[in-house]
Amino acid sequence: MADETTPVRKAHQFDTSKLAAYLAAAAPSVFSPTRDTLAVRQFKHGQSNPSFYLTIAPANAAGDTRAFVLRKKPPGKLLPGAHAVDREFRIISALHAQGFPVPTPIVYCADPSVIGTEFYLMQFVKGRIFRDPALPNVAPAERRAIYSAMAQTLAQLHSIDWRKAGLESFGKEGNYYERQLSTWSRQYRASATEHNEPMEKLMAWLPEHIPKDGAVVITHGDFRIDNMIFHPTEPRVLAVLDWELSTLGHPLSDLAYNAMTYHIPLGISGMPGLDGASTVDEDGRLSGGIPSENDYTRLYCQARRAAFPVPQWNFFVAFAFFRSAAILQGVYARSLQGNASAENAKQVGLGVMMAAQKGLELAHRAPGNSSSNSTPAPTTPHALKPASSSSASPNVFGYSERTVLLQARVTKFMEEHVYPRERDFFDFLNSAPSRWTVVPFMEELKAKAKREGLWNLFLPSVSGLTQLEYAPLAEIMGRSLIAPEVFNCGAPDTGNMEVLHLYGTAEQKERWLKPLLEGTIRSAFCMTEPAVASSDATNIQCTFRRVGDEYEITGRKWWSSGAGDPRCKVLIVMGVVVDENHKPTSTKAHGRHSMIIVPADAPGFKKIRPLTVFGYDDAPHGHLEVEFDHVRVPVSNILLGEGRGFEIAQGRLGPGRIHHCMRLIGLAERSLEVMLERVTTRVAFGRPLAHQGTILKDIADSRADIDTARLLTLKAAHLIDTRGTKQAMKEIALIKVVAPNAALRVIDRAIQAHGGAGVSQDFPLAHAYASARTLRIADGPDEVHRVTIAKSELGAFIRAKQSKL
Ligand SMILES: Cc1cc2nc3c(=O)[nH]c(=O)nc-3n(C[C@H](O)[C@H](O)[C@H](O)COP(=O)(O)OP(=O)(O)OC[C@H]3O[C@@H](n4cnc5c(N)ncnc54)[C@H](O)[C@@H]3O)c2cc1C
Repeated sequence: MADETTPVRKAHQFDTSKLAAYLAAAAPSVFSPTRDTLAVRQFKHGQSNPSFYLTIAPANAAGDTRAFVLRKKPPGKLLPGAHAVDREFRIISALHAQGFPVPTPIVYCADPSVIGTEFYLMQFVKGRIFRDPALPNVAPAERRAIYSAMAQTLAQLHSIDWRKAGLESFGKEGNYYERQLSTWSRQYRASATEHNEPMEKLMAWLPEHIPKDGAVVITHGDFRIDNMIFHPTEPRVLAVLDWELSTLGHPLSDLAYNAMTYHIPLGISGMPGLDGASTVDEDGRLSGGIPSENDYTRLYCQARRAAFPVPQWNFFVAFAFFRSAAILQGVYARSLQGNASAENAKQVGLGVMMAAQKGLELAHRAPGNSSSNSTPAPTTPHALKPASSSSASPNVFGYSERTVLLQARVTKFMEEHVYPRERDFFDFLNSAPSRWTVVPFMEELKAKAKREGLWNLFLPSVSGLTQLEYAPLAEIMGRSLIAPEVFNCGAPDTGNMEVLHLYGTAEQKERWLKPLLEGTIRSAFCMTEPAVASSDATNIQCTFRRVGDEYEITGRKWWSSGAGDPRCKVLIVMGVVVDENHKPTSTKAHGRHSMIIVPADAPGFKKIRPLTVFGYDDAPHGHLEVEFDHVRVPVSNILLGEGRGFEIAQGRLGPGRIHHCMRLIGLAERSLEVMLERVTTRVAFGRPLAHQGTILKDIADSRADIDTARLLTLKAAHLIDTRGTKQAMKEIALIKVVAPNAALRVIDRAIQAHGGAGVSQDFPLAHAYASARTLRIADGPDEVHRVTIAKSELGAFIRAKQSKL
């Protein structure tokens, strides 16, 4: 017990001799001053009503020490109706009489003169309390049994005839959700500190969707696994604790509140959840024995003989999140006024946002959704296994809770919607009359990702995420070649949106940025030219000649990624502004070039041919050779101004390169997983490949490669966030060299471990390799970035040397 209790905190101390005297009179069988001694400690885990651990031992050491729990109101001025320990004692007494597992009630004292406030005493129940719903130190078989016992216990509570139990006046009957909505909306508004859009939407949605069913049962109000004491060795509930919020209400309010845990990500401190542990086996159980949400609600419904699947299940869980958000908002507002640490207050504030967002997500799912829809079994039509959430960028640096939450949500989305469609995507294109066509289900997936708020996460001004926060999300998206588009986070659109966002006029933004952000059009970026070494962009020759209030664009480009997509409606083109004699208007190497917006339907724009990368055409987006044959656009299409092309290129490429690198790390991580699967199941020379020393070395080297690349990439992201892109140029160049090379080594080892299969179309490794290989060239070849790194090192060295002279 020592680790659960602490000496009584100063603010909660009371006169134990007065307590002893009271108990001697009111509960003589429990305490006798001539026979016993009394010791008091306080429980660390504070519910809002402070709880104390009482041990009563025979003074002469003959006989057993008995343990009790005392619950009292907190000291100080309290809100009327709050901390009603008399209600707690009443409900525990009534339930105990019905044989429901609660601690045996001993005595209730209404007299505040004894220990300062009302209190009650109950027996201490010895057993296990699980603080983490993932049950980390429990065997898988027992985990299921524990969840089953929890569902049975809740069903037992809800099956009690509350009238017979003498609880008619314990709460109001009927209209439970109407009343709750009105109370919590009022409380929320009274404590709101800022506008919370998801909460507003949720508050508008819930009253419109209240289910007709008006069942009334005894509700616990805070039914969570850590409010239960389980038998020390058996999966059996010995007691349900903390009845402070109990009342008469709707049975599904408790079940849905309990099921919120399935929607809260794993690993959030203070709010542990199960989301992200959602690898479901063929029986619909989460890996590790814990039943899925669907399975768990079924266990409850079976025990209550209630309808399953639960109609309008999402309403109930959405409401539970709404209520939690409203409660947390109150705590948040108080923590801002009080002396809670800034970090604590921030965490609670994030909790409000997360709860509201989760609630809204559930509300947005199709009306009438049942729990059977909430955790579909994954399908793995591709040769690759779905992502293991454990391999997502590990939280070594303490990512923000928002990032952790988004990591879990993006991973879940990938597992449920993206990996299962990868093969369909390529099959569709292989059998379509033209490969330059839209894959229809991509638009559905995009709409789904948008609805779930997993959209445009790359753009800080839209998502509110820093580069460091976005980096681990890009990594997850990078695991699949088709994923970035689904989340509207794919190149070259991301870079082009950055450019329009940073440098576009209001009109340019309205016409092009808006539909790009909406995902209704796509774009291309045209810098590289076949005729010149474009790694040195000062060589770019395409010309922009001013003719009246238009520019005439003439030039040939290639590797214009995305230009093959029928949805590509706009191109950002780099060129040199020339006068009527076709002479550059500026002679400055880095001041001659400009960028201009060209609509893809402008007369004179021609698609010459798609290029292939090791035979892959990357349809339907492609990498095209294109021609601008005296294309005319209005002068207002120039971006930022004549001669400012390099300025724009720098602004565009910094974050873009980080995103490429993070996606590559995801691709490498997934390739390593594929390799691990292969080498543990394929036998050569009498033993699995994994037993060969060279394979072990390859695995170790791959892990080292991935982790090194990730750490450097996160460092670059952090520097962009804290010092700006310009100050992070060396680190950006560094990762642009390290990440593609590391990913290539990892993919190459995975290919080698697969033998012939590795280079075939049966595994995605060959395609992954081809894709990663281009990133040693695209966005600047390795050599150019090495020059940047080396010059920076030399510069720093020389400056340091000079400063010592
Ligand atoms: C799949 C793919 C997609 C692409 N997408 C786009 C796109 O959307 N838009 C776009 O504009 N471009 C795109 N590119 C083009 C890419 O950015 C260029 O290929 C790259 O910048 C190199 O230019 P280059 O091909 O003209 O090579 P060159 O400039 O001819 O260079 C050839 C080689 O010379 C070497 N080299 C160059 N400079 C140095 C140096 N200082 N020291 C030592 N060696 C050096 C390097 O090994 C380099 O690879 C893409 C390329 C690929 C492969």
